[in-house]
Amino acid sequence: MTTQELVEQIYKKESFLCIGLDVDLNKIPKHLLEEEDPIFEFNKTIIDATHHLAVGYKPNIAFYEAYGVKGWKSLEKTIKYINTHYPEVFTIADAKRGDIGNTSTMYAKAFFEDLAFDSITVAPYMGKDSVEPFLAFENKHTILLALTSNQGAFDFQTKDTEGKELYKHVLEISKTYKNSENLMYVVGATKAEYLSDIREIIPDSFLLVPGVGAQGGSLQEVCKYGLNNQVGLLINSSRGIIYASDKLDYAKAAAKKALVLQTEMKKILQEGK
Ligand SMILES: O=c1ccn([C@@H]2O[C@H](COP(=O)(O)O)[C@@H](O)[C@H]2O)c(=O)[nH]1
Repeated sequence: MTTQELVEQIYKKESFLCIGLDVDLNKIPKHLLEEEDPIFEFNKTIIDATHHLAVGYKPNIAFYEAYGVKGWKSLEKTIKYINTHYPEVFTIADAKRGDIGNTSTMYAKAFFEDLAFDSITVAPYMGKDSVEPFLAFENKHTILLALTSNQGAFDFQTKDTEGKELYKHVLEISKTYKNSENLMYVVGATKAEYLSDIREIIPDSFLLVPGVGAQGGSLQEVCKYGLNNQVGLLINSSRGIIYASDKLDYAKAAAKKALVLQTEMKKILQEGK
């Protein structure tokens, strides 16, 4: 999917919501455990109930790898289901990969070609030759971890390094990479106060913003400093939406939570016009 197509979807749905599909078998409704593939059944029902309110879905790959081959099959079925039934939706493999060049190429093939995701999250720590193999794929997006939502972000990312915080080096240096137009960045909603500095360095890039909901980040704060003239934000909520209920009504409850965020987003978009 091109960035332009993503922007069109945002205005069409009046939403920049991304729903995280972080499926934990201990948290989904018990009756689903009798199904042959509980993870896929759960995802399918959530997607069917929320696709009109969200522009993206983000399965976190750890939640599938944790269940071995079965989990990987559920992931494969989920991405195929989205791509077949809702091809307008932007898909993110939250895999946080990145390695020496030939290995990164294999990661990129796995997620962009075999699974056909639109994007993947990548750790910047190994530098240019670990990131550029992902950027080589046309109309695919590499979402670089810039300033993450967790407390540990302060261990390295905000440390002063040659006169500026390390995450600023990540933003500035990655802009010089080949095919850098395919870059997006992860910035945690819990780090909203950094967004005006971030926007000075990367005014036009899309940001994937996790941390609204269960981690306590504020949509309003993120939008105040993070919006750009193409919206430029994908706000992710996982647990806050998909685990709204553990009863039979779970999909309806998830849609209700998604609607609350989408309604706020719609208002923000209308105010920005
Ligand atoms: O900085 C980061 C990067 C990734 N994540 C991931 O996003 C979701 C957030 O889930 P919630 O349940 O909405 O808290 C999850 O998959 C994380 O691994 C992040 O939180 N922060």
